[in-house]
Amino acid sequence: MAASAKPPTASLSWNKLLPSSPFATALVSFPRRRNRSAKTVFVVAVSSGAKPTVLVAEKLGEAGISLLKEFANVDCSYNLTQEELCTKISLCDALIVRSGTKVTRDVFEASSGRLKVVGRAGVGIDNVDLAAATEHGCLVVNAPTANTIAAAEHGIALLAAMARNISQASESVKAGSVVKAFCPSAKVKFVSDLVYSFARKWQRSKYVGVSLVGKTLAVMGFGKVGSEVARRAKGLGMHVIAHDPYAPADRARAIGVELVSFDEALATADFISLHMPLTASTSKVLNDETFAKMKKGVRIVNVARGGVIDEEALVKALDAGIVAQAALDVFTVEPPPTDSKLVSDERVTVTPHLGASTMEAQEGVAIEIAEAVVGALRGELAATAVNAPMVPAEVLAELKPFVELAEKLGRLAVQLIAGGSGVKSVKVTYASARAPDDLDTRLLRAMITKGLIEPISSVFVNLVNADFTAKQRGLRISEERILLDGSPESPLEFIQVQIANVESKFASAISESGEVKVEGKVKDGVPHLTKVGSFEVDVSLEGSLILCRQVDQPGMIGKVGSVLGEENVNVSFMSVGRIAPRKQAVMAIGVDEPPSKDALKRIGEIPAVEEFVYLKL
Ligand SMILES: NC(=O)C1=CN([C@@H]2O[C@H](COP(=O)(O)OP(=O)(O)OC[C@H]3O[C@@H](n4cnc5c(N)ncnc54)[C@H](O)[C@@H]3O)[C@@H](O)[C@H]2O)C=CC1
Ligand SMILES: O=C(O)C(=O)COP(=O)(O)O
Repeated sequence: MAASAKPPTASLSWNKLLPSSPFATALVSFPRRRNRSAKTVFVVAVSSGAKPTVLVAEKLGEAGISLLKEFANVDCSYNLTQEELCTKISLCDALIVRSGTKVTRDVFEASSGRLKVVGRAGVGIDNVDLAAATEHGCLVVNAPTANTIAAAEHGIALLAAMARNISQASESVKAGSVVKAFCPSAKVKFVSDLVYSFARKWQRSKYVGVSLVGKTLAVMGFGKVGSEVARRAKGLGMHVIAHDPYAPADRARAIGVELVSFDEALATADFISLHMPLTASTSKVLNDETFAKMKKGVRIVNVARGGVIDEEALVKALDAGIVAQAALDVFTVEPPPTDSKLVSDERVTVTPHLGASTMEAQEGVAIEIAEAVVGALRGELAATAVNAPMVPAEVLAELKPFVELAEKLGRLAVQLIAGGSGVKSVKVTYASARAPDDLDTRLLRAMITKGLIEPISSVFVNLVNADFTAKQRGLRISEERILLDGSPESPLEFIQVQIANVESKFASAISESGEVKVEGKVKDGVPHLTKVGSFEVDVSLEGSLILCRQVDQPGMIGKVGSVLGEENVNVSFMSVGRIAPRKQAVMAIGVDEPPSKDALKRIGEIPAVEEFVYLKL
C-alpha cells in the first residue's frame, strides 16, 4: 500500500496560544487547509454568528466602540456594582475598563472560564487582579502609550498651578466674601430679614507663589510619563533629576536628566513628581520615614497612583511644615472620603483623576484598547499583553510552525506514558544555530506544556496560564539549548521532549537513557516527528498516528496497510525506522480517521507486530 500524497496542513490559529472563545470554537471546527489563512477562516467563523461579546464597563471613546462593534456584540454598561459586574461577566468574552472598575478574583471566578480578555483602557493595571487573571487563562492587555502626553501635561499643569496657588486663588475670587449684612427694616426677626452685600476677594499677598525656574525637580519613575514631565520641566528652566532603578542611563542623559538614588532625590528636591506604577514595592513609598528625609518646604505632585503615598503621613508632613504644598490627581480611595483631611487642606490642590482625560488621549486610548482586545479575541498575540509574553509579529511568523510542532510533541510524549505514572519532570532540548538570546522559547515552552497537560486533564492551557498551570501540577519543565554550527536561517533545527521517571505504554519510545523521548523538525513549514525513543522515523504530524514496533521483515507495511484499508482508514503518511536490517523496526503511520477498536485489535494480532500504540495529535 502506498502512502497517500501529503494532506493539507492545518493552519495554526493563534487562538490556540491565547484564550479560546466562541469564535475560536468555530475556527477549530472548520476544516483547515494549507492555503487558507487564519484570516479567511475567521471570516467564516464570524458569518456563522458566533460573535464574541465585549462588556465595556467604563466610558470609552466612540472610535473604540465603533471598532469593537465591527467584530463583536458590545454591551456598554457603566457604573455597575461589583455584584452586577459579576452577574454580567459570565456572558462576556472580553471586558474593557478604565481605572474606576476593580476586576477582582471574584470577577474571574464568576465568569466561569468565558472571560478571555480584559482590556485596561489606560496604563495602570493595579485595579486588575493579574494573578487571578493568569490563573484563569485570561489575557490582560492595556493601552500604554496613548495617554502618556496627557498625563505628563497634567503633571506639569498641577506643578505650575500648585506653585502659583491657581486653584486656591481662583476659588477665593469666585467665592468672594460678605462685607456687610444689614436690615432694611427696624426689627430683625429672622436671618432672612438681613440683606447681604458681597465683594470680590482680591487676596494678592495671600497667594504669592514660588517660582519654578532654577528649582530642582525630582521625577520618581522615569518611564513614559516621567520622561515627558522631565522634558517639559527642563523647558521651564528647572534642574531635573530622576530616580528609577530600571531606567536606562542613556535615555536620561539624552534629556539632560541625572539619575540619582532614592535618598538623594528626596534630600535635594524642591519639587517631587511621582510617576511610578503602584506595585507591592512602591506602595506607600512616601511615608513618615521618607518624608523625614525631604528638604523642608518640598512640594509634591502625584499623577501616578494614590497608593504610592501614605496619605496620613502626608497630612502629618504638611502639618509639620516638611511639605509646603501638594497637588494630587490620584487617591488611595477614589473618590476620596468626604472627611478627607488632604482634600480639605487649602495647601493641597486636587483633581478627580484627570491625568488621562483629554479629548485626544481618550480617543487614542479607545482605539488602542479596542484594537488590542479585538486582536486578542481573534487569537493574535497582543503587543500590549500584561500577563503573557509579548512577541513581535516577525518573530511570531517565523516561530509559527515550531509552535505547532512543540504542542504536538508534548501531546505525543504524554500519550506515550503508561497510565498511572505521573509526569513530573520534562526536559525540552532546542537545537538551533541561533544564539540563545536570539531565540525566544517562552511560546514553545507554553505550547509543549499545553500539549502535555491537555490530553490528560480538563484544564485549558494557553500562553497566559501555561507556566502557572505547570507549576500548580508540580510539572517541572527544564530547557536546554544545543548550539549548532551553520547558518541560523531557520530558528530551530529540532525540538526534543523527554519525560523522565515514567513507564511507557510503547516501550520503544524509551531512549537508551531511560526517558520517553520524541523529537521533531519542521520540513517545508510542516511539523514532522523524526524520532521516537532511539528509532528514526519521519512522519508529518497531522490527524492521528499509529506507532508499531515489529520485526523488520518484508510485507509488514502491506499487512498493516490492508487492515486499515479494509476499515476505510486513509493513511496520510508512513515511515519505517529500524536499528538494523531484519532486527526491530518502528513504523509510524499517519491516519486521517481514527481507526475502530476492531482495526487496532487486528493490527495487534499481526504476528510480527510486537507492540503498537494509537495517538491523537
Ligand atoms: N493620573 C492618570 O490619569 C494617569 C496615571 N498614570 C500612571 O502613571 C504612572 C506611570 O505611567 P507610565 O509612565 O506610562 O508607565 P511606565 O511603565 O512607562 O513608567 C513607570 C516607570 O516607573 C519605574 N519604576 C518602577 N518601580 C519604581 C520604583 N520603585 N522607583 C522608581 N521608579 C520605579 C519603572 O522602571 C518605569 O520606568 C503609572 O502609575 C500610571 O498608572 C498614567 C497615565 C494617566
Ligand atoms: O492610564 C492610567 O493609568 C490612568 O490612570 C488613567 O485612568 P483612567 O483611564 O482615566 O481612569
